Amino acid sequence: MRIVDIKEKAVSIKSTISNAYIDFSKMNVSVVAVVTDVVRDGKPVIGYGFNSNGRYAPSGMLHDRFIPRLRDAKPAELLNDAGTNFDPHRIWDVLMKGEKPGGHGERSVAVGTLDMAIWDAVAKIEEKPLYQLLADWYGNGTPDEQVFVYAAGGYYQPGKGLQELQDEMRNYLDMGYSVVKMKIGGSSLDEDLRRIEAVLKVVPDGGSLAVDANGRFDLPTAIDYAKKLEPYNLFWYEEAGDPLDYQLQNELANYYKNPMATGENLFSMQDARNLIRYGGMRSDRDYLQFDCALSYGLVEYMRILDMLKEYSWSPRRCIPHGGHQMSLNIAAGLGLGGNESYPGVFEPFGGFADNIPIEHGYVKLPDIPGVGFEAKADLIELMRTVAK
Ligand SMILES: O=C([O-])CC(=O)C(=O)O
Ligand SMILES: [Mg+2]
Repeated sequence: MRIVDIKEKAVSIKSTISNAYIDFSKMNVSVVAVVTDVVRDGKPVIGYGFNSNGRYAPSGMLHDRFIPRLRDAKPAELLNDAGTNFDPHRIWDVLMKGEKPGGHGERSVAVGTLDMAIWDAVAKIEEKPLYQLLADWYGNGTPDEQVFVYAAGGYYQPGKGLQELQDEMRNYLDMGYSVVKMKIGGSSLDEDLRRIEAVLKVVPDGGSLAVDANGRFDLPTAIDYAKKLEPYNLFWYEEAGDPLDYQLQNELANYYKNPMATGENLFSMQDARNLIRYGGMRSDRDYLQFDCALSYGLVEYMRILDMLKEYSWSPRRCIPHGGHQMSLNIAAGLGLGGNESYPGVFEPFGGFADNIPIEHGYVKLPDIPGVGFEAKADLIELMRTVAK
């Protein structure tokens, strides 16, 4: 059993949307295809992965370091003891050979992309959906039947006024979502409050709306927003300040009693642990958004879950960033609290299986081997062009 080819291609997901920090006019993602010599259903098993969104395609690192390490490894270094499947944990060690600790930069994105493809292949070789495999290997064998998902959007966009913002949010509710998310911090506090109040007119209540500042605020601004936001009793107040400013997050908790969320830009167990140690996050109400695709993959994400357990955090407090099917599988298989979804943006990478509707804010997963990419027609069509 061996890997016979590894392909990578950068694919554009550019659009006219902006959050408080960046626009997406040049955004792209890496898609990888890991081709194996294992045959299932008469065809070679191919594992696919992509790097979520928000970080650019790590093509250079993949081609210079990580793909060659995988290619040059002896087949036995990549397999489980019995030689019956690839071992994602051993593959992780091969990928990280020669990498010093700390300063996680964006190599974590390159590793996370390959890790996704490896897990997809491993589950396909086992002929199981990944969520079932995770529940079998690491849980009690019974995955969650459905996963809470919320619709992330509400971006700033040229020509988009309050009416268009309301229409967008109404559309998400019509699709079956119960919680929607919008951007803040890209305009003045007064303007953002007008935007929030416009959305509150079309959603059932504050608990149906989350806001995301994308790390834009300094402490005084984060507190000004907190004071205005608190009476709305929102679903959460996300990434108020710089992701690495644990003290800011900690101070903010003194001014905001409702749920906060952060973590999408922390890319390692060690960074996540610093948030838990020093960030003032409250395990009874706050949410953690670490995204495995950006942060060394599921192998590292399991280290994060182990760390959380040590600090008495439930995995149910985790609702990962990224809106991808990989985290959806982890959520169902390892019992997370939910997953992000981008029904309208980052196509064809946003959204889940075709033909599985969102109902009352929950989605079910397709019963096919692997991550489930084959159940999303536009995505798998693109992925297959990378494998060729
Ligand atoms: O705008 C982005 O980069 C995406 C983001 O923060 C989110 O989905 O929470
Ligand atoms: Mg965010």
